[in-house]
Amino acid sequence: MGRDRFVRQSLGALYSRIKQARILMVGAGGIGCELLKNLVLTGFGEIHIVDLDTIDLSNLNRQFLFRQEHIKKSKALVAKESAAKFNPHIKLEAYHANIKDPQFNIEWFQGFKIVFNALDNLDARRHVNKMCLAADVPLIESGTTGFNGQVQVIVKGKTECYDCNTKETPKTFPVCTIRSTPSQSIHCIVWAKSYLFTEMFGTSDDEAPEFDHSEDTENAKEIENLRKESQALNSIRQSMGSVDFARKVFEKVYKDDIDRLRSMEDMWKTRQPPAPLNFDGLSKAAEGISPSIAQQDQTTWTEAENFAVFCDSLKRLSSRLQKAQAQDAEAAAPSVLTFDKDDDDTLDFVAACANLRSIIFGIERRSKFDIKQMAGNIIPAIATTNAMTAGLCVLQAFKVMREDITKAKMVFLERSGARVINSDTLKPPNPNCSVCGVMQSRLIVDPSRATLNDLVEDVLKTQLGYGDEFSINNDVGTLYDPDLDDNLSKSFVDLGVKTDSFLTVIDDEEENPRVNLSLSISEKSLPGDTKPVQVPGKLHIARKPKEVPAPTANGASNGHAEITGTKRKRSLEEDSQREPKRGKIQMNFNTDGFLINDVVIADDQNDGAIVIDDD
Ligand SMILES: Nc1ncnc2c1ncn2[C@@H]1O[C@H](COP(=O)(O)OP(=O)(O)OP(=O)(O)O)[C@@H](O)[C@H]1O
Ligand SMILES: [Zn+2]
Repeated sequence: MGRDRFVRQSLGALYSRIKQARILMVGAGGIGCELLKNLVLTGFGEIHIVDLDTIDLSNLNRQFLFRQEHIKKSKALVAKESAAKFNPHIKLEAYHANIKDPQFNIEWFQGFKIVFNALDNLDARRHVNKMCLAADVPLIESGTTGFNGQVQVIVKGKTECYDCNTKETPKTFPVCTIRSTPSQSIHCIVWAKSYLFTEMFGTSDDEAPEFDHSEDTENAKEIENLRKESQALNSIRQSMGSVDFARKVFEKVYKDDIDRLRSMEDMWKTRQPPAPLNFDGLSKAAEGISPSIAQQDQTTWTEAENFAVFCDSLKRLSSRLQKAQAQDAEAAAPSVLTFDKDDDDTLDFVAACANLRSIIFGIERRSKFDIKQMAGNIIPAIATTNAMTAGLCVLQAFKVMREDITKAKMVFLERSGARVINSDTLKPPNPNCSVCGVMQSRLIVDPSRATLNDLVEDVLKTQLGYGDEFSINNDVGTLYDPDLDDNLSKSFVDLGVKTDSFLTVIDDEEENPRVNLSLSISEKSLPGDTKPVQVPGKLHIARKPKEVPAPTANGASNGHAEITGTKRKRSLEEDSQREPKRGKIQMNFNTDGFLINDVVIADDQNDGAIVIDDD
């Protein structure tokens, strides 16, 4: 019996297409490990895996392709080796690299039938989205947070892309809340991590991403005071390693700064004023407390215990930084330390410092374990969510492989609602999306002679009919607009515009402007009697839509029409009354939304395919 008998039976005619498909998986972490196993067992013929990271101890609980002996090895390479054992007939290729590297250019992306994203950050997701749109390759995008998961199918020109909707940005806090008026543990944790730790051991950083400066103008005087405080702290840093270093730091941030804050009576009319701490008193109270208390990460340390961990971790970090700096006499920039939730020295310092500050402001103290979650922005990664999400990715890929995109869905995994798996119809592209609401083309450039003027005059104005009002932009900024013509005589090489980078042309005509034009650069030496900058083929650039319809009340965001009408979601009762159909898999859920059993009835008619009903 062949190892693929059941897969063949399940997939019917689709199986041979899957066997021939060459696919790409980006990210071999939580979702990636599960997904790779599914892809290999499904029988996808050739799978390429890209991941930039190495295996960490904390990955092992859920990234089951990795074992203890693989720690510090490349995720992509180990994932390939482990998964190859599941199905030796599959061709696997692994790259220990960043997907943003230039080797992974548009032509390389064009070599794949489908791309799967199993990433953990916005930046890489956006990049792959853009590359798949440029290469016109379908993308299955996925992500999980805790018990929630999501799978989105993205097909150029047919569905929304990853960037059609604005994404939530990480939470920020007004500087004054963090530095002067904290009211929650998270405020003290952000203070310890992004202010005190960086001032002491990192690059002094008023621009930490957690800080929101939008209210600065209202509090100009206080902001000025805070700057002075930072400068004073910085001069204390110069005495790092001295006997009284801990006292100096402590008295600065837990006594002097607090006394100053306390003296601003207006601030405390409606709030409890902060109470400074006493170094000598705490030194006495902490006598006999072993620094090993820091290993008790599930208990909430007492005030004296926090003090002991503060002194000990300050010593550990100081000696690390001084050792590093002693070695970098020749280096351009002095060594610094950065916070890492998995680095105990940095975490101990942040946990103790945050708790001492909480005590001052009458805020609840937290265990080191809790602080690790909050400081690392960690939402626990749950293996089951990853596994289910990876399964849903493959089910959606079948629809893409059948070239029946109208059946593909946006699928959600949720724990709070009555149903664990919910789906929504895919929406068509947002015409105003700055990524896919654009015309895409290649721009062939002869680097030996092409100038920006060649693009402006020969291609945009003469060939494509642009008027005078347009701009040319890249990642760095604007290269040309009617008021910025200094670059016209410069070559593409001088402007740093290289193969596989992008230029965006924005039409600024008031009347009926064209959609943005995204040009991906390909360098090529062109015959001397031809133009040095060319667009291949004929381009018809559409005009921008006139009006954006307002979002509708039923939640169809961006005012998009849907590819097909939205289906009303079936209620749980309706579901429970449905008979399991022959040849279908039906999942039954209890009222808490947990899967209680699944019924599989095999039907060998119709080329032996079992249709998986995930409507
Ligand atoms: N630009 C990129 N190029 C290639 N791989 C990337 C890129 N950005 C992220 N990744 C990979 O995507 C994977 C995402 O997996 P996951 O979300 O499980 O994160 P993790 O780092 O393994 O775990 P955790 O963040 O929970 O410690 C990681 O293995 C990461 O290395
Ligand atoms: Zn888009």
